[in-house]
Amino acid sequence: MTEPFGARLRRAMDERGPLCVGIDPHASLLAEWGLADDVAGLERFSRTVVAAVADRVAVLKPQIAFFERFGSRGLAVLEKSVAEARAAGALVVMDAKRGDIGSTMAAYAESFLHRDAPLFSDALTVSPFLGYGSLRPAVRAARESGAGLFVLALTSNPEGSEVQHAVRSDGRTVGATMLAHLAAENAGEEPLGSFGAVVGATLGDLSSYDLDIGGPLLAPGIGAQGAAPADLPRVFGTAVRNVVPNVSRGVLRHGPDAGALRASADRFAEEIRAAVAAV
Ligand SMILES: O=c1ccn([C@@H]2O[C@H](COP(=O)(O)O)[C@@H](O)[C@H]2O)c(=O)[nH]1
Repeated sequence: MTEPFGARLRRAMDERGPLCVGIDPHASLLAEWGLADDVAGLERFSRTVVAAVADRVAVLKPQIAFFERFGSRGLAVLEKSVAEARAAGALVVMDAKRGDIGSTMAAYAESFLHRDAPLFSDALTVSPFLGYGSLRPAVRAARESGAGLFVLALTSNPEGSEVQHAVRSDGRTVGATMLAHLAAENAGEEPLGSFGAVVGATLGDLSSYDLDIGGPLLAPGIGAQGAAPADLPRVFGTAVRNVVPNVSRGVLRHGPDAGALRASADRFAEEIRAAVAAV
């Protein structure tokens, strides 16, 4: 039986620090790296990032949209990058934000969470806005394969609040309801549950939310979106110890030199370590 994602993530965070580096091959970054906006450029970019940091960060998070742009050949590059990242010891969170109903959700789960799937990943981002219960097939698949989920709860973008801060008839916000579902999913799991939430590092003080869900909190928004490692304690309070801070463009803009990418990841990792240690 495979060790659950939450336990593997806890160990990786303890050994390597919690930083998650994104693999987001924006067209503008390909240009800045002197690469063509084609499949060869995509492959060079993605493999460079993996080679530079997969042996030192806990998590790599490819953003599937930037690979899908190139159709099946882009997805082939993604498959290779996932395999290389995992072989180097990083956990891979596939940022695909999948969300659908019933058998369609089950098919998405099969694509990313079944061990023999070409794009099998340690965890997958999913959208609960068709109702948390619609994610049940993904929860089941993750449990079966020892993978994890990161459920969008309080996203880093300003537009997210019109849905996520909306107050339900029971007085709870939609975001708080997602966090409560995840806390129930993780109940009794030690040292960390496998069902995480996406909670933006850009959101300011979140003390009105119960972030203690017994699972990880994936926190995008550091770097290009304006948040900094030093913000983490203010945003997350004591839950900061379960936070996986994501930086994509903030690291990637230092490429294509592998040493410069590594140095940038190391700087973010050190700033995060110092911020978390202060709590
Ligand atoms: O709430 C969310 C959920 C996901 N993301 C994704 O994270 C990265 C952030 O990239 P940066 O370059 O560090 O801004 C990107 O893939 C987003 O799709 C997010 O930003 N916010």
